[in-house]
Amino acid sequence: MHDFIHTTHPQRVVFGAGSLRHLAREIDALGAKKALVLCTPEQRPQAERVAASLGAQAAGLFDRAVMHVPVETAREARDLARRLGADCAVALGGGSTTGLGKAIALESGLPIVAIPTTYAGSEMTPIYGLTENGLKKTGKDPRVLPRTVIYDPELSRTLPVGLSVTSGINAIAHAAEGLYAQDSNPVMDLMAEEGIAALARALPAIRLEPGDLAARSDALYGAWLCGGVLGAVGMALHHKLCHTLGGSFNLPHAEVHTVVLPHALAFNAQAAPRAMARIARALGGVSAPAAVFALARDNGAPVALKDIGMRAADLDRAADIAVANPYWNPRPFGPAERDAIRALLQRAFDGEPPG
Ligand SMILES: NC(=O)C1=CN([C@@H]2O[C@H](COP(=O)(O)OP(=O)(O)OC[C@H]3O[C@@H](n4cnc5c(N)ncnc54)[C@H](OP(=O)(O)O)[C@@H]3O)[C@@H](O)[C@H]2O)C=CC1
Ligand SMILES: O=C(O)/C=C\C(=O)CC(=O)O
Repeated sequence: MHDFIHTTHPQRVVFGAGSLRHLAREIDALGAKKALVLCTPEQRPQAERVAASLGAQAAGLFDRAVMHVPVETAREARDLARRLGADCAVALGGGSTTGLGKAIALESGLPIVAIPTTYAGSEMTPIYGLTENGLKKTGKDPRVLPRTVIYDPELSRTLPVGLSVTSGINAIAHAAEGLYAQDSNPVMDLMAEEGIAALARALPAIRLEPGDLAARSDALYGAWLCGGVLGAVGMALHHKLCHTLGGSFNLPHAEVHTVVLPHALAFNAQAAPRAMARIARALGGVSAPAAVFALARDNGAPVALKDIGMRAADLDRAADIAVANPYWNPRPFGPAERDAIRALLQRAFDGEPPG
């Protein structure tokens, strides 16, 4: 028997190879006249081409997006937008650049057009993150939700294979946790399963041929669906562990998701059997944790925290932080489960298959 609440976010999605060409039209549709284009330093050449294509619709370019949105960077970008008279921002890049756009929108209310070039999914969520004095805080605010998202798979063809696989598994993690979220619903379940299946098809194909446009399109379609799930339902143990490891130990975002997901699913397996069955089916496997582990390993992604910068000496502290302030999870993980979480982290550290 169904019993749920679902909030639909007001967003426009333009999807398709070459859809970047519609950017000027989409800025017009927002009633905006001058866009500040945001990017990372490395993506500046691409962002310059985008700004040039906008002509007088481009107010300027800010190229200092970095992971986890330091407040100082957000302030600089916001000040620049004000000085230039920008009335919208175009975020061209991965979750870091989208996050910068969100930080601008949070205070200024400027509408954001997101053009994602990774599979992180931030463009579909009202979740923002800001880092101050080394501490990352996250929150939810409808103002930060990009008003328009342009998904152009052409742009992700240059995303290196390694990052494509880990970023794709970051997206899968959103959907996997969505399937056992406290506030999940049947529509999100459909999106989650379809999103996981699309990424499971796409990632091996991208590894074989990074420029395969059909596979890139499938991956971006999966990322859209998985991001939509994250935007609509709550996160659980897996995201908590990743935020702890990324936030307090500075581990790389997509890689940390890739290593931790099989272990978080194994921890939750008995408490969420229906979700596990759907994840396994979407991945074409028998066991959800084992299928995610195999997807990562077989496509050359890291499977051990020790290989992505974690120190063994920090595992105890990571377990303490994770259980001190737990998110809701189908199997509770407060201080009483500290030893089980510590054991989970040890397996992830060593790169063992999920228990
Ligand atoms: N609020 C939310 O809902 C969510 C937020 N996030 C946040 O987003 C951040 C992570 O996002 P993620 O996308 O993984 O990382 P980034 O946005 O940092 O992108 C990673 C790197 O990918 C490279 N890159 C991106 N696109 C391309 C491309 N098309 N071709 C070549 N290289 C490319 C860039 O590398 P280089 O610099 O070498 O060019 C970039 O620095 C984290 O801060 C995370 O917390 C993630 C998911 C959801
Ligand atoms: O940290 C944020 O910016 C907010 C959410 C996420 O990063 C989601 C994730 O862990 O991929």
